[in-house]
Amino acid sequence: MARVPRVKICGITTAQEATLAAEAGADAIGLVFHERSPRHLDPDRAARIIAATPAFVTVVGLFMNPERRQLETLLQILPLELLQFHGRESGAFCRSFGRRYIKAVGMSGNPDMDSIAGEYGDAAALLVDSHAGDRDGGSGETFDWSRWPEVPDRRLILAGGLNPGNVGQAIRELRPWGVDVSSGVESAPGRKDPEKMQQFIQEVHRVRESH
Ligand SMILES: O=C(O)c1ccccc1NCC(=O)[C@H](O)[C@H](O)COP(=O)(O)O
Repeated sequence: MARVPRVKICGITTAQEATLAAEAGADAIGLVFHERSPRHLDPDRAARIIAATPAFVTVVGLFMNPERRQLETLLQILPLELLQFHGRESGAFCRSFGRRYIKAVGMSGNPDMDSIAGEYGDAAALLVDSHAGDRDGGSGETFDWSRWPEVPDRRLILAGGLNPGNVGQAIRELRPWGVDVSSGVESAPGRKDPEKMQQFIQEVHRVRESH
């Protein structure tokens, strides 16, 4: 029987969205701390969302080239279980916070996956994202899936432009370890749509049933 990919719903902005994502079956939710994102959260709001998130749903904090001291301060007040880095952070920087981390890899350029796999050898996963245009995440655009990298022994999460209409095909073609979605389950930037979240997760599970 085919394994069901893990699902992360990213860019959660309210406690209600976190609850709905968990009820729909999300394995993880993402909280964005990049100030230029429409999904950006301040620490108080993030704390309310984390408090509403049930056990067995992982809370992931997203960062873009964060200042070390700011991130250290945030980690003293927020119980973020996984960190996700979307910028030019080195492997040494990512691992220096003593938390598990995910490193995002943008497919808008021509990433050298061998050297990335080496530099971020202890990452919990690599998130392969489109980074379309000048967006370092949350672009809502897919990349050319024929460029999906082969990285032996590494867990790869597919992101970028996924939605309930294309996630099934993506899983069948690429067999990612996990899928990550933000814009594709929104009614407007920064507003998650409960029905779209449900449909997305149902589609992920449908792939297993069809095998
Ligand atoms: O979501 C954002 O606004 C964002 C901004 C800057 C860096 C990362 C950001 N999001 C990261 C994510 O994990 C998204 O879920 C991922 O890029 C996919 O987004 P989408 O194409 O909208 O599904």
